[in-house]
Formats: sequence, structure tokens, C-alpha cells
Amino acid sequence: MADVSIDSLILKLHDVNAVKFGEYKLKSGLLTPIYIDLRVLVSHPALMNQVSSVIYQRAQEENLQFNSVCGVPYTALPLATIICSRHELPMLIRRKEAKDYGTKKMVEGSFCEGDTCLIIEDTVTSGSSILETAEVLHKEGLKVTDAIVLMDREQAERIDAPTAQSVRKFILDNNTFRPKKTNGSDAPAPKRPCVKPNRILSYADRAELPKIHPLASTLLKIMEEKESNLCVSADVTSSKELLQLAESLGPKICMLKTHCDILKDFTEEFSQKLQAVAEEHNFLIFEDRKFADIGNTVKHQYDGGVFRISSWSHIVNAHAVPGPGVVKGLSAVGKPLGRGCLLIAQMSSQGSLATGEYTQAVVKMAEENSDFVIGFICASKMTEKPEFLHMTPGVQIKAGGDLMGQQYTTPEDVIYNKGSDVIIVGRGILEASDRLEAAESYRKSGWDAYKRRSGQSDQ
Ligand SMILES: O=c1ccn([C@@H]2O[C@H](COP(=O)(O)O)[C@@H](O)[C@H]2O)c(=O)[nH]1
Repeated sequence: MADVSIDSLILKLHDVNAVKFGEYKLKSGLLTPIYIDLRVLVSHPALMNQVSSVIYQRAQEENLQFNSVCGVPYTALPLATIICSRHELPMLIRRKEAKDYGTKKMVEGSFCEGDTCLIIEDTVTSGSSILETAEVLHKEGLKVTDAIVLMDREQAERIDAPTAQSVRKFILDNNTFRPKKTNGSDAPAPKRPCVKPNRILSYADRAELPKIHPLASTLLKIMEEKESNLCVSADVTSSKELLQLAESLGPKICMLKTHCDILKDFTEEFSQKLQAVAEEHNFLIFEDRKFADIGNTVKHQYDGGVFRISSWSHIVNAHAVPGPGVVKGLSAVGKPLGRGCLLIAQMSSQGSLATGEYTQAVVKMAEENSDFVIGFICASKMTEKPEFLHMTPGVQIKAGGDLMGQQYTTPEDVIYNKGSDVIIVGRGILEASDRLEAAESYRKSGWDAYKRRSGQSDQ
């Protein structure tokens, strides 16, 4: 959805009688000349969408990090639902009272202890509803660091001067988030209601984490050293062209992704040459095999056959559809060799079924197998655990798509907004008239976005 102007949104809210002037009593007991009643929103679906977009945009602008979203009941519940559905985020529902049968849970939805939950609220006066919700979530083991609130603002030219004056006075006297002047001196800078992004570790910091997988650590160090979070997807069909690509783009990349089964002339000699180029230019090889069978079969597919993938590829990936056996089978081969695996948590293609609960289950499977699983193929950051790497395909300089359902977003969106770590770029580079120049341009975009994200840039 296009950017929504706050001014036009407020006027629309006034149009649907969500902004009322008169004398109203608030939950806190205060009498107010202005009352924001967003409960009427449910009857105005277009407006609901706009309000949800404004709230989500704010979360993006603040680069908030969270695993789930909870709307304060009841008005913010549908807003949270729209946001979660549109952006495929897990939602939690806070009960106002526990059921007296069944699970007696106060929070509905799946979550893990330590997960971070973002609270969404429509309006705030004292903040008590947010605090109540935060307390309930906290008791269930969730972390709450941020809340986003749709705030009330000036309603230009819609009201007469005395009403405007009394509303201004009321807001000045009672707004919790506005500093009051004391003894003529300026109060400290205003506290914003929804800031405090989690600290974002640099790639270098993460490489040194005690629980990091050695291969993930190697990759993070390469990224930092080469100032590159670019993985080129070398989707070409001749081994000669693939080697040329690896040789020429090697200095720009942290990883080269292959599909060995599209090569018309794969040989063991080729795989040896590829390893030598990877060593020369200091990048890792990722065979995008997408294993998806029972453990015993994937073990053979990984180790044997024509390709003998485990002998030359540092990283492989797998679908979680077969259950944890797929990881066990691959790990039996790859772990002794120091290899690592990415689980496919989401896909870039339109209509992908890897969403919602499936995606959550993939994250759990990864966390339970962190001795071999080093991260995810995904659209955005999946877990707050910094040991895991997030790699995102479907990247081009301009958002869009192809005729077969591939969907593209930009390096900036992937790294800065979505919190992923690595951009995977195929045709954006392969189809450019100058592949080296294109690779440099993607490298720079991805790196600049990372620097901004980790607060290391003036931009
Ligand atoms: O969800 C996924 C998983 C893998 N891919 C692979 O990435 C590249 C993308 O190529 P482009 O030319 O940049 O579209 C390709 O090898 C896919 O198999 C993906 O696109 N989406």
C-alpha cells in the first residue's frame, strides 16, 4: 500500500466520526473535550487498512525487532490482524479474562519464552491499557520492548477556535508523552512512545558469539572483511561460464550459490576448480539443492550420486516438510565435514505455502538443530537469536517480479527494513550488460543498508 499521509488520515477519521468533540469521560476518569473513538473503524475497511499501514510503517521506520504482534483488546485487535495477515507476522491475542475451562491461557497463539512481542494500541491517555497488556505478555515469558500507538493530533479547520484551544490545553495538561516546562527551564527531550530498537549486533560481533556455528562465524567474518553481504546466484548452464563468473565476481561476494543440476557438463574437475576459486577470492559455496526427502534418502543425495555435493559445497539447504529427519540425514554427512545447512522458512515466489505456522515450525526446527542448521532462506528476520543467518532471494535493484511468480524486493528493503543478512541476486546481475559493475552496485546497496541498520552510517 502507498504511503498514507497522517493529515489526510486524520481528516478521514473525523469524517467517520472517530474524532469527537464535546465532553467525554476517559477510562482514567478525566473529562476531555476531545474523544478519539476508533471502534467505528471496523465499519470502514479502507480506513482500517490505512490505519494499519501507518502503524506498520512506523514499526519499519523505527526498525523495531519483534517475533509477534499483539493488539490491545478490543479496538486494536483487528488492526493487529490486518498487519499480521498482510506481512505474514505471527499474532498473539491477549485475553481480557482467563477461560475457566481448557488451557486457561491468558495469551492465545504460539510463542517461545523470550520471544519479543510488539504491542499495538489505537489511542493512549495514561498508557494503562498498554501496561496491562505488557504485564500479561510478560507473565507468559514474552519480552515487550515497544508499543506503537495511533496518536491524536491537531484537527485543522474542522473545529471552532474555542474548542481547538480547549483541546490544546487538555493535551498539554494531560499528555503523558509531552514534557512540561518546569521553573521556566526546558524539560528534557520528549520521550517518544515507540522507540528503543533492540541493539543490533554487527556481523563481526556475531562472528564471535560463544554459541555460533564455526561455518556461520567464517561467513560473517568474510562479510565484514570484504564489506559484502552479496551472494550471487550463478544460475548458468555451462561449467566454463560458472567458473568465469566465480573468478570475475569473486572479489565482490561473500557467497556463490549454485544449482549444480542445471549444469550440462558437471564434472568432479569442475567442482575442484570451483573450490580453488572460492579459496582464492575468499567466498563460500552454497548449493541450492533444496533437499526434501526422508533422512536416509537425503543422506545419499548429499553424499553420493554424480554431484557428491558434500565434497565441495560449504552450505546446502533443505525444506522442513519431511520433518526433522531431513536435517538428521544431512547432518550425518555434513557435520563431520564442518558443513552447514539453511532451512527454507519462506520462499520468494508468489503463492508460496511456506507461511504462518509452517514458517514458525521451521524456525523451531532450526533452533533445535543448531549444531548443523546455521540459518534460513527467508524474506525477513525469523529469530532474535543472532547466531542464525538470514538469507533472502528475490532481490533486484527495483521491486517487481517475473512472469513465473518470482517476486523481487530491493537490497535496502531486505537488509534494512526486513533485518535479513544476505541478499541473493541472480538475474539482476546475470542479465546486466556489465556483470561486474552490477555486482558492485548490489554489493554497495546491501552493505550501505547494513551499515545504516547497525548504526554505523551517517546517511
Ligand atoms: O525462495 C526462493 C528460494 C530460492 N530461490 C533461488 O534464488 C535464485 C533467484 O534468482 P533470480 O534470478 O534473482 O530471481 C534462483 O536460483 C532461485 O532458485 C528463489 O528465488 N526463491
